[in-house]
Amino acid sequence: MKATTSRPPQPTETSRQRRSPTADTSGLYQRAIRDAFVKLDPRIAVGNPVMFLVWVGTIVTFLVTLDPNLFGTVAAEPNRQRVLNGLITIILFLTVIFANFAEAIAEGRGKAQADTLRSSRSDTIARKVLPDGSIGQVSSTELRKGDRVKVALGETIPADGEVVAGVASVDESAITGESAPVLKQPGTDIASSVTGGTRVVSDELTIQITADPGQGFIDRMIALVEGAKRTKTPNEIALTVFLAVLTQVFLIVVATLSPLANYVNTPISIAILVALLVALIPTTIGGLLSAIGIAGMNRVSQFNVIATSGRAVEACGDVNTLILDKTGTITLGNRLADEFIPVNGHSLQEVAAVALAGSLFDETPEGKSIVQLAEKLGAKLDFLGGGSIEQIRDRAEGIDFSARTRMSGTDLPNDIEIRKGAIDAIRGFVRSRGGNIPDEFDAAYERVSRLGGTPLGICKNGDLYGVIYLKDIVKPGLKERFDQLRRMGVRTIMLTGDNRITASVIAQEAGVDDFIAEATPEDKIDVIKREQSAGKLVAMTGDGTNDAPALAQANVGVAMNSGTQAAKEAANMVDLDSDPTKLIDLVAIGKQLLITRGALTTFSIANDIAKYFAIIPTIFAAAGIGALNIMGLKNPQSAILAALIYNALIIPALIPLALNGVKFRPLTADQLLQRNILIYGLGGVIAPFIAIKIIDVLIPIS
Ligand SMILES: Nc1ncnc2c1ncn2[C@@H]1O[C@H](COP(=O)(O)OP(=O)(O)OP(=O)(O)O)[C@@H](O)[C@H]1O
Ligand SMILES: [K+]
Ligand SMILES: [Mg+2]
Repeated sequence: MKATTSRPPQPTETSRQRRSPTADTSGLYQRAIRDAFVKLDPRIAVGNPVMFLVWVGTIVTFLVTLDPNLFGTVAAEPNRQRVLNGLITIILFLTVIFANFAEAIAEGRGKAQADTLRSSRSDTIARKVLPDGSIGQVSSTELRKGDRVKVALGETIPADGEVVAGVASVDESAITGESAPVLKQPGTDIASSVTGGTRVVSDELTIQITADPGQGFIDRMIALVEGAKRTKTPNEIALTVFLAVLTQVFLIVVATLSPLANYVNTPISIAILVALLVALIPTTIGGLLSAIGIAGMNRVSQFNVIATSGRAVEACGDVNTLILDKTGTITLGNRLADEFIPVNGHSLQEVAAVALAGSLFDETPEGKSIVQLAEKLGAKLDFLGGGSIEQIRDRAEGIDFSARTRMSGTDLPNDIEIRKGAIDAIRGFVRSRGGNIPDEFDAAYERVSRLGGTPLGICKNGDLYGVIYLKDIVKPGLKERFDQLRRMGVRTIMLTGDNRITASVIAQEAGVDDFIAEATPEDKIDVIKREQSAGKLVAMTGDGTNDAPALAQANVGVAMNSGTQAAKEAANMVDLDSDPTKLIDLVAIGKQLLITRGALTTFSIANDIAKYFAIIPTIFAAAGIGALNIMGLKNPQSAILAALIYNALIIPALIPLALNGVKFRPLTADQLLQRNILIYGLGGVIAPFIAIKIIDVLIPIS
């Protein structure tokens, strides 16, 4: 995408290089120029009330160019009138074209990216698993939700889905631009979701399709970057209404000017009235408003984030609180069992054996890693009455892990209940079975927690066996990024189902402002609701199925691309890099969008003051109110043309600013507001005085 911007996207000084697929930008300008004319179609033009009025004005001035006396006799020198009206017509027409071009070029950048994406997604032949278990060849467009397909080494995954069998690495560079392959395997959470259009680069996967044709991730991405589904955001609608009202006020002012002028015996020609109207209405922001919004969405995708609505992008600019889950978001999340710590006089072998028995049905990566470690230590299941693992499995029943109970385990004959899970959950279970918690248990889990690991308690009924150490690593570079969020006025809160000590160690290492430990999915929603009822705008970053409700509740929900399909569907943004600090860039983009819109609105309205002083005196100059001509412009005709030329040229001059956004610094909203009122308000008054004076001197009209 970099090639399409005159300067790289720059919301924050430390923002990292994004690697979204590069777009082909050749023909971008030709297409935008063509589209600028297509948008003259009144059915399209009417969508922008301010510019539509300019377009209507252009037609009116064109008519009085053909016949200056069309709306009543004014012309003392018809030919001189004709030339002036003709010049006004040309300038007004260019004003409309410039505004259309601004929108077209913003859309064009998205379209170029969409074309690149589309070329990465071609119809493939899929190997579908048929009801009788055999394999049939079908086109990828025939696949429906619930179908199962097999995808082997070198083949393209035909549609979005969840891995149900097999382990393989997948090259996701088609969507993320990241060339390192990602390991995919079935499981309850991360690493099982795959995206259509990506390629299997080792082994074979069986995939259950989760999206109907045309509804996949890449399809949605294309629709979004193309702007096909772009609807105006509430802020944008409010501003459009405000601008339309302002336009109406000026329309009335200009209309009442005519009888007034007649009264003082200086009739004003219709072309001059139109010119005055166009100069006064907020054409600068009216012409650039939609380009600013589209550019905001584009900027988000340049940061490798897919946003499903412009509203979410804007909301990012107002976020006060960021809630992050720990595992998989702040930490890398591939928690693997590293050590068994026995308590209660049990031997290492005994702990390993009970841990193995308690994980026989656990399909989570954590569970599988416990089985691996136990087998490595040579754990035997003799205490379960003999037989092979298969036979034991047949006699037993798996208790699945849930984020609510924070435990999992195995029930066996003779009322043997093996449980492993979060420390407080296991404590509660042991006590409920009449067991005791020895002090050495606390010492063991605290040691693991201080290392930032996740300790799991393991017990057989009321007998506590020990602690399983699940190792996890904090993603690098988080601290500086969270510092930056703090400077923007965003508070970060980490939420985790883990115990307090682990939570506080990880919270400290990552540099979040606050944390909540031992949280259930319900707690996650409650925390968000509590913040929201205190008037805060909340963003949530998460990856798991258990995060989905919270992602939906938050004002801005950002799902990690490594996360589950459920999380991605509940969120209104997906981060292809699975980077929890990406919100910094999103906040910057959102703020930049709001500031850019505010700055250009301020600038546009401030401009009118200067244009007013340029034009009004000239109109009444003949009536002997020449003292009003404080700008000392040459003559009425030159003054009007200078004001209109400035009014037209300021639109293309501001296109780069509208597309790239005004410079953003991590400051609070109030500081930014003050800064921008000073620059764009004051600058907006001064700039046109100077520019109009220069143009007046340059144009050869006497
Ligand atoms: N397979 C499992 N079997 C038993 N207990 C588990 C298992 N996986 C996790 N746990 C325990 O349940 C707790 C909650 O797990 P969960 O993955 O919901 O939240 P988390 O570890 O806080 O991650 P996150 O921060 O992403 O919410 C974990 O901290 C751990 O103590
Ligand atoms: K204007
Ligand atoms: Mg998680």
